Amino acid sequence: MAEESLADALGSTLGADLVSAVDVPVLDSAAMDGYAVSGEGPWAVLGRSFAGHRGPVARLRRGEAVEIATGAVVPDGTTAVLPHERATVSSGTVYGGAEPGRHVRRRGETTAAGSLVAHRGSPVTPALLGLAASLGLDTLSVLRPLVRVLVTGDEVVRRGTPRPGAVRDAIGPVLPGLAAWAGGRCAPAVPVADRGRDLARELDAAAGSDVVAVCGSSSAGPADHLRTVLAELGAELVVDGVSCRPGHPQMLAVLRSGAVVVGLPGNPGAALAAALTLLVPVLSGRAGRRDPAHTGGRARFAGTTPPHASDTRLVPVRVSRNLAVELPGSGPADLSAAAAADALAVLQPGRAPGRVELVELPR
Ligand SMILES: Nc1nc2c(c(=O)[nH]1)N[C@H]1C(S)=C(S)[C@@H](COP(=O)(O)OP(=O)(O)OC[C@H]3O[C@@H](n4cnc5c(N)ncnc54)[C@H](O)[C@@H]3O)O[C@H]1N2
Ligand code: MOO
Repeated sequence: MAEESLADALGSTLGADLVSAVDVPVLDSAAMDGYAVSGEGPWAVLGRSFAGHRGPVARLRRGEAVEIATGAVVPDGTTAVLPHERATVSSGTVYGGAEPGRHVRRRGETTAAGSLVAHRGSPVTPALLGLAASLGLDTLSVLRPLVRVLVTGDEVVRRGTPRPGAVRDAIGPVLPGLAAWAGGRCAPAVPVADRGRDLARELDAAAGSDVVAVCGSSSAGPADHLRTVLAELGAELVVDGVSCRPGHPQMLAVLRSGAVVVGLPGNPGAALAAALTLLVPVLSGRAGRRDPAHTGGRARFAGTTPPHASDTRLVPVRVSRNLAVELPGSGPADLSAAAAADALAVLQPGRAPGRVELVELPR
């Protein structure tokens, strides 16, 4: 848990119940521009009271009034505020009908000191920041798990048009948005060469974070060192492949430090599927909030991709009313469909897809 300024806390998760230490308003105040009055009218107007300034009198007696602005503290003895629209003024006297108690915000009426205003686990939204400020807070105790991103591959470049044989990193740019959506945040991605000892060094350096996302190196090739290195580091392999297309080589392990390593396949479409399957649930769980990808939404599948014989298939779809319409361009290395999709439709193995589960994508 960390203490973050209100300016920084947006998108994090409340790490502790938010309990007001103060009454809001802190004193009885006017809820309308008009006249603070005492008792029955007419009332003699004693002066003006502006929000943030001391008024002309501390106490009103029956038959007295002060002109008052919304938000200004009402003098003791105020029985109502008479709005300008309902008041007539003549020669320093105000006339009108003021219902007792009307348009006065009583001390603590909005929020009483000691009241619970937001639960631990609530997402820190713009409105929650305003609420915290209204209670006089400058910082919040928040959860925001940190993801270190390691991008493996000698062929992977991070800027410009790749030369022949090279490929532009298309996974690193996906992860910060996914992590933020799940209540976490990514440190800037670190490139790692296809050498076991380089990967071991970077994994070790990242072991103090909550989660490490390793992009690529998840498969069985000569340059795929992740499994070997995890074994050398004494990590516990919890998920070693998922029966899912794309994304089957994905994995999840726990380092001795407790950091969770999520192995994302190198093909970007597969990495996205794996990030939704493993990274987002781990992060939202660590942040103490709901998994935004797995909300239980369902729709009727409208597409031509057949189910896989033995694995679950994840197909990018645009969801319209009750229909999940398959989008073109969804190979494991292709993000065109996913870029336009609302969700991935879950096609169960060997079964004609009817109403299917949806794995949501951030929009
Ligand atoms: N013998 C087998 N080979 C492969 C299998 C298998 O089961 N047995 N699975 C295939 C599948 S499916 C995938 S997905 C990939 C996973 O490979 P890795 O995670 O080991 O990743 P790499 O081999 O490094 O790269 C695969 C592919 O993706 C490109 N790549 C890598 N990183 C990035 C990146 N950050 N941005 C864009 N593209 C990236 C890389 O150049 C390769 O083309 O393994 C299959 N092979
Ligand atoms: O993870 Mo691979 O197809 O599953 O690209």
